[in-house]
Amino acid sequence: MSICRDSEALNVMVKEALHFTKYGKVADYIPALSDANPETLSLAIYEGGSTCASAGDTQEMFTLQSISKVITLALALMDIGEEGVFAKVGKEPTGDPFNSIIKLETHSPSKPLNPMINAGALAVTNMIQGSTVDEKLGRLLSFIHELTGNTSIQYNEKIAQSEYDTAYLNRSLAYFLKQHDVVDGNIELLLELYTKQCAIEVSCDDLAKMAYVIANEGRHVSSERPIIPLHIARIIKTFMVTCGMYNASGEFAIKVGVPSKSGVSGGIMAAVPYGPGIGIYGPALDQKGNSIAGMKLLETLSQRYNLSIF
Ligand SMILES: NC(=O)CC[C@H](N)C(=O)O
Repeated sequence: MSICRDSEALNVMVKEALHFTKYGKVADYIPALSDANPETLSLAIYEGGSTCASAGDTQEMFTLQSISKVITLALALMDIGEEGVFAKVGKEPTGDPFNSIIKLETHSPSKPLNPMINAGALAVTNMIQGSTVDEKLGRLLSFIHELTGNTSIQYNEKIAQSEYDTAYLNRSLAYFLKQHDVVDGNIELLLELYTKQCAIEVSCDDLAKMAYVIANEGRHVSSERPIIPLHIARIIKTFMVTCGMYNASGEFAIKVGVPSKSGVSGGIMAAVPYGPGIGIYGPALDQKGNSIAGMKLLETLSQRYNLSIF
């Protein structure tokens, strides 16, 4: 049965996964994120045409956080090409937490191992073309508007400011990278852009639509023209598999097997190649910073609909 024609079963799966929220905790190292309700879980699935939504409030807004790293990587690759991007950031998973600094010092040269950890994402954000923070952010937002078809998407000022005011670790990473010529320019402006990028607010519906484009060769169902070139869609899907769930990516590949990216707000964007785009929001996180009920839900979905790519 097509996943979208099975809405009763989807509702049951969401209800069952909801029980797992009690084992997780909302992120609070960004103070404004601690306001989220840990007991929610919502799911949207997009197969082209209209969204087939399941339980939960699929219109509830949350911030992209690390999910934005996938989008900025696509934009940077489109802006400056593979050679330029991978001169400054590697292609290998780390096995360390997303905000770890350790490998920057122990590896030589001091290049972040991949674009999905914070150090790598800061380097990628630094590559977005434009002469001011506003111009760069404007280009990123237009790209997201195109991917989702939703031109009302903006960033949440309160959450951006809250992260900017407390981003001591990300500041350390960025200054370290500047010392080693991985990033250039004004680091405070880079932090401003990065925290605004992470605070871009979407719904599950929007996530499912972005995932659909990534899953389907960079095209919308109706679009002749790719929004993301095919080879770039392939690169970002590969990073989603190898590094998308931080240092839980290996186990997730075994249990779920769908290219996915999570964020500490509790969002997960999952792209089933040549299949549906899936958006999940469940802010209670496990110890590695992934939505605890969201991961459980994806595991059930993958088993029931045979979604694993492996
Ligand atoms: N894992 C995440 O979602 C991290 C994003 C967050 N804005 C940070 O840099 O810490």
